[in-house]
Amino acid sequence: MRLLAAAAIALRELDDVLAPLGELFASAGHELYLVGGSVRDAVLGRLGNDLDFTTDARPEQVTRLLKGWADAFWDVGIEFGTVGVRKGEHLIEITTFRADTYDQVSRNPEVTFGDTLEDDLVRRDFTVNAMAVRIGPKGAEDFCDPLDGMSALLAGVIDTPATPEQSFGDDPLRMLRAVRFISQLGFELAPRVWQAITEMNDEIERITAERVRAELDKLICGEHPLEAIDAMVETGLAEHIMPEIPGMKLTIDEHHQHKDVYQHSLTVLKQAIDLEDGDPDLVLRWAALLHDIGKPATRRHEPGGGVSFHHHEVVGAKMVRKRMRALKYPKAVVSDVADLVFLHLRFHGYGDGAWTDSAVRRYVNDAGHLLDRLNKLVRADCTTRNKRRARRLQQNYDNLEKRIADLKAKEDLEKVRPDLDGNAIMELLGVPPGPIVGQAWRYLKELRLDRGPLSPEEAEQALREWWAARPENQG
Ligand SMILES: Nc1ncnc2c1ncn2[C@@H]1O[C@H](COP(=O)(O)OP(=O)(O)OP(=O)(O)O)[C@@H](O)[C@H]1O
Repeated sequence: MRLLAAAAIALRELDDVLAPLGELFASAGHELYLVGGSVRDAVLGRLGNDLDFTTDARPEQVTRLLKGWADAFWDVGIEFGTVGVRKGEHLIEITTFRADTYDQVSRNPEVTFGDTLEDDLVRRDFTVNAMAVRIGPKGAEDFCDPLDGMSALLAGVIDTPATPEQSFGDDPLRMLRAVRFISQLGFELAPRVWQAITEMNDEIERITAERVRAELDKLICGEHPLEAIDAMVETGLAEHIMPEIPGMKLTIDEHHQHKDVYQHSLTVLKQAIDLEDGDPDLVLRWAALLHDIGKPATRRHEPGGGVSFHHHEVVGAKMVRKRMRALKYPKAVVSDVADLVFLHLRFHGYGDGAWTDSAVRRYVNDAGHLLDRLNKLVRADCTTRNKRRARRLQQNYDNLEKRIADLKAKEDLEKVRPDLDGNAIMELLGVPPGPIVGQAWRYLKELRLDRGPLSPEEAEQALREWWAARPENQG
């Protein structure tokens, strides 16, 4: 069993933290187990610094045991039976055996504790998350797997300890967790799990937006988000979480390149992921998946027989704002994703490669801090099978990025400001603070975007001409 061997090696490397912890609990007469995602990830060779444990000791006893040993300590989860500590680089959470469901936030703040490890494991969400390793004075000592999570792990299957209907009835969030593990682990749902989600997906509406969002974040940032999104759509779960995603299935794109806008969006998501520099980029991934959600609502059949989606970027950005706000995403994430959706057609507005200095300045200025992501999004948004067209678009992207780099070498493209500030404008025109100053400022900024940096004399001259041409200053 190679996987188990991998786990044994991973755990041996943790001996210097596991053994002293095991010693502490054993000498106080308590059991301690590494459990849940930590055991699963150790077997898969992907264990990080977060370690989850379970114990028969009550939270106050755990607190007493750990206080002198840990480098830092927090007890925000204590009413749910969890005590958290940091030891060196490890973030450790120790939870007392559970004898109720894990639906902590929305329905069940009263936690009841269990007496045995088995009580705890059988209440966990999936069998792959219900394995434990007994920790004693020598570190990892024994592997406990009463629900045969190892077979499910080896087969790559997400299944529930009890029947899925019972499990999802206790905590409907588990339906979304199941799909999120497809993304993180590349596993499949057991047929009975798939079936149960198909039948009970509307129950997810009982769950708070915060819990849903936490799972969605992990889903979209996993290694296999396309498969997970597809499972969410095909089981009907997406209809209750983000109906805009299945909504894209109804609409064929204008070039008839794809079965539907939904398939195109999944491809764009995949291509955007391929362009990431390192860590998963939540904002880029959402923007790639949602960039065309305005299409179904804006589809028009044109008299000549074609289809158009005018202003779908405007409608799409609005839809993104509404949905992501409802899911309680932080303001900055909502506005970044919506802005990218709004800007995703900017690139095409400039025709085939005719990037004037003014067009480059405007593109960079409008993208602001999203420039790098916008470049990736527009590059990813090319899914044509017409090789010549794809090559031409590719050259156009390369050309744009080169033009941006060239112009950046000459001007401070990041912070395009008018060549005169508010004070200089007031002095020159002899006006007090007021709306006129704002109008003059915007005029000069437009001029700056069109023509690049102006000398002070040129800027003053331009401002005087603008002022003289105003109706109230004529005659
Ligand atoms: N809603 C739930 N129902 C039942 N068990 C749960 C539930 N949420 C968490 N668990 C249990 O607690 C463990 C830790 O949960 P957590 O959400 O941190 O996921 P994880 O498996 O550790 O994955 P990750 O660390 O990638 O989020 C799970 O492995 C599972 O055993």
